[in-house]
This record gives sequence, structure tokens and C-alpha cells, in this order.
Amino acid sequence: MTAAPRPPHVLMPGPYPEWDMVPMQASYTLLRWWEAPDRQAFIAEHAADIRAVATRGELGASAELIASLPALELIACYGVGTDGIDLAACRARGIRVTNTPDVLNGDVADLAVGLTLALQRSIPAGDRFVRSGEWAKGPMPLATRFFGQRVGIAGFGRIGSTIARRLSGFEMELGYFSRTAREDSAHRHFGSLAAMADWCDVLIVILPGGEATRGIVDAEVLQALGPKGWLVNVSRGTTVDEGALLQALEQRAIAGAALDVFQNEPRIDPRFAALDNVVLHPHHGSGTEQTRRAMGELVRRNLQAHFGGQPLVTPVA
Ligand SMILES: NC(=O)c1ccc[n+]([C@@H]2O[C@H](COP(=O)([O-])OP(=O)(O)OC[C@H]3O[C@@H](n4cnc5c(N)ncnc54)[C@H](O)[C@@H]3O)[C@@H](O)[C@H]2O)c1
Ligand SMILES: O=C(O)[C@H](O)CO
Repeated sequence: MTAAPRPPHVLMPGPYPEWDMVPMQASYTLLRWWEAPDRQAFIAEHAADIRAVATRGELGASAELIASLPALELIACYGVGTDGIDLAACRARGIRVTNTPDVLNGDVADLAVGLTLALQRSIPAGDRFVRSGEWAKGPMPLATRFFGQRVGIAGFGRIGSTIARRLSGFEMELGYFSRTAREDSAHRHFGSLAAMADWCDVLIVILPGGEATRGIVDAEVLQALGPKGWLVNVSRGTTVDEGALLQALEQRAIAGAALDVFQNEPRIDPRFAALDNVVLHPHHGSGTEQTRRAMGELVRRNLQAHFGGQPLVTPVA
């Protein structure tokens, strides 16, 4: 009697929600790397068997990890941003990569709009004002009107265009920054981020991370945004020059910022917490149960397609 084939070995740098772990465990030999006391020894022990890595956006897959896995065929990312995965190393070896696009557009767009509202209408500050009893001493300072502003969206892809659709209900004048103008959009196109920052009241950043966009929101862009301008970043911490941003916030060279993403997450620069012109959020753009379930399902469909010899559902490479 021939032995049943072994379920493919899948390395997980970090866990997924239980509702994903249970079905994945039933189909694959899951290697729980985050639980290994000696991570290097763990890889050395299992490297020859590992055919897939099921990672998360913030955990990625480094060139070093990829090089240490000779049997690797697929990296499936739970998240749309693949800047943490060394795509060049994957392409060089024909390793396929998948992500979870589209299913999270609505949630990330909602958060971008919510953060902008929270920032300009001082919603977290209002909550603190009521809780602390300050209200009994007098009214809260006036906030800034949200509707009817000029909003510039940097990165006009799946999520950026969803943000634009959400904002059209708030009577905004919209512009977007991208390398080429989109024929399917009537909004104002900017080929220069600084020019858009100069034009808009609110700059929402939803570009991919990675080398091409590193520090693209720099001191010049912040200066163009100016003391009445607001920054909202739901992209990656790397797209903003954080030193320049902290200085601009501390000196009120911009009005304020709402940030879902930071450099050095989750141990962010403590200077942010001392500011009263920021709204801070823990990288939770897609963080609803509905969307996380859809993301997990898409990861599993990609793994299933790969090991079933079918075309990948959402390939990146
Ligand atoms: N905060 C969160 O929790 C969260 C959640 C999901 C996605 N994200 C981030 O949002 C990013 C965008 O996601 P998406 O699905 O909309 O991606 P997308 O690929 O559909 O859109 C990105 C857009 O940016 C443009 N672009 C890329 N490089 C550029 C450059 N150098 N200059 C100008 N434009 C450039 C692309 O042409 C594209 O139109 C992801 O890569 C991820 O980093 C964050
Ligand atoms: O890119 C994404 O989907 C989120 O930021 C999580 O990595």
C-alpha cells in the first residue's frame, strides 16, 4: 500500500486569526515559525520541505529568508502591500507571490475618511474633553469644517479611487497625484506631489511602500501643505519623512496629521504621543472582522490554486 502524500509544508512567520488557522491546519503542514525558540535552527530543520510561506504584510519575507528555502514555490501575503517581500528575489527564482487586493478597499477607505473627520472635527479630543469633566468649565475649542474642502489623494489605485468615491458625498473638490493622468477620472490630476500639497487642504496618502515612494512626503511637501493643511497617512510609514513630519507638527508648520502607519511599528516615535494636533491609529485599515475573514479566504484560495495546479487568484509575481 502506498503512503498518502504529505500535506505541503507552509511556513508561517506569524499567526492568522483562528478562523483561518483551523482550515489551513486541515490542508497543510503548518510550521509556526513565531513559536520557535530558535528561529534559525527551525528554518535549518525544515527548509528542505517548505514549499510555501503564508505571511502578513508587516512581516513580509526577506531576501535572507527566501534564500534559505530551496524548495520555496509560493509566498502568499495576508494584505495587499507587498513591500515587505523581496519581489526581486522571488522573480529571480520563479517563486510566485500573491496578495489580498480589493477585498479591503472599502475598509481602508472608510478609515481614511474617518481619520480625516476625527482629526478636523476633534472627535478624540472631544471624547477626552467630556470624560475629563473639562466641559463643565466651558465649551470646547472650535474645530475645522470637514465638508467642502479640497482633498488631494496621493496614490490613485484601488483604495485611492475608493476614497475619492466616499469623499464625493462630502461635496469635496478632489485632486490626485499619480505618474500618469487617469482617463476614467474627472478629478484634477497632479504630476507633482508638492504642487498638489500646495493646492489641497487635506493630503491623503495611499501609495504603496517600498524604495520608489520612500520619504516622498518630505519637508518640501509639508511646507507646501502649510499651516492650514492636514496630512492623513494610511499607506506605509516609509512614505513619509517622519523626522520632517514631527518637526512640522511640533512647529505647527502643518495643522495636524492623522496616521494609521508609522516607521518602527508598533514601537513608534514617542514624540507623536506628546502632540495635540494628531490622531494616531495602530495600522488597522483593514481591521474589521468581515474584511479579515475575506482576506484569509483569499490567501487560502491562492494556496489551494497553487497546490491544485490552477492559476493563482490574485498574483503579484
Ligand atoms: N493602512 C492599512 O491598513 C493599509 C491597508 C491596505 C493597504 N495599505 C497600503 O495601501 C497601498 C495601496 O493599496 P492599493 O490596493 O490601492 O494599491 P494599488 O496598486 O491599487 O494603488 C497604488 C497606486 O499608487 C500608484 N503609484 C505607485 N507608485 C507610485 C509613485 N512612485 N508615484 C505615484 N504613484 C504611484 C500606482 O500607480 C497605483 O495607482 C498598499 O500598497 C499598502 O501599502 C494600507
Ligand atoms: O497592506 C495591507 O493590506 C495592510 O497594510 C496590512 O499589511
